[in-house]
Amino acid sequence: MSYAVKEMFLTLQGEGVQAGRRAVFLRFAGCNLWSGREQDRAQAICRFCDTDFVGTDGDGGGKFADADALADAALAFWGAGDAGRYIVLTGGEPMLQVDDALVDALHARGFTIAIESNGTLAVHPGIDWICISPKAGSDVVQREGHELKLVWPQPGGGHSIADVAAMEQWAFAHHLLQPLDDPHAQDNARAAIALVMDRPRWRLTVQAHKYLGLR
Ligand SMILES: C[S@@+](CC[C@H](N)C(=O)[O-])C[C@H]1O[C@@H](n2cnc3c(N)ncnc32)[C@H](O)[C@@H]1O
Ligand SMILES: Nc1nc2[nH]cc(C(=O)O)c2c(=O)[nH]1
Ligand code: SF4
Ligand SMILES: [Mg+2]
Repeated sequence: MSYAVKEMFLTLQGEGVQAGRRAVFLRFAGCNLWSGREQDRAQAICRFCDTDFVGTDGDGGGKFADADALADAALAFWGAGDAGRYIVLTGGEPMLQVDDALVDALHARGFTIAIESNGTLAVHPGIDWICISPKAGSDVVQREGHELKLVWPQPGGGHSIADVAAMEQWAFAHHLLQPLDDPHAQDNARAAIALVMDRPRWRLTVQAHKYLGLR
């Protein structure tokens, strides 16, 4: 299979339990919850996306003919040294494109593979670290993994407290709340903090890369 990649870069994971970790980010093009076009945002299932995932024109992006070509490019971004190789598959929605061949090719190069997914498609069983970020109005089929990262609050009739309580029963090792990044970021952070104070099952995570000038 060929792969459509928006961009690839080396940075630190900014979010979640693995925050601070050196990581290659592989951002796939395309998502099943929004076209990525601004004129479609108001009608999309997911309306708060902070990411451009349209096309293959970003740094390190392109069409990759096969899994070996893509995994070789990822390894080139990691650079020298075989210790701690870590890659985050994101997008867009990575599970639209991740397959056996890519998982095998990345593992063959010594990568530990993490994924950031909206959970509407079952995550590939070979992935080593599963982060699911549910979106109100979508059907989350992937209800187990390492971290559940809920953006809070979700605008426009998004998740209710009853939804939050239901998610506490899902089989994740960590339950995280990530303040929505929009023009009301400070209010959103306060709302997320208040929810953690009410429901200590959850922990706050912030998008550290946005404060640190990282990608
Ligand atoms: C751009 S998404 C790509 C992966 C996948 N489609 C998903 O939604 O999980 C990466 C992460 O950014 C989060 N995110 C997107 N827009 C956000 C925003 N405006 N504020 C906070 N987090 C956001 C998503 O919920 C997800 O956890
Ligand atoms: N540094 C950094 N950390 C991230 N964690 C999740 C991201 C994503 O867009 O999936 C992301 C991102 O775009 N940059
Ligand atoms: S599901 Fe993920 S990539 Fe798709 S629009 Fe929402 S946040 Fe963006
Ligand atoms: Mg991001």
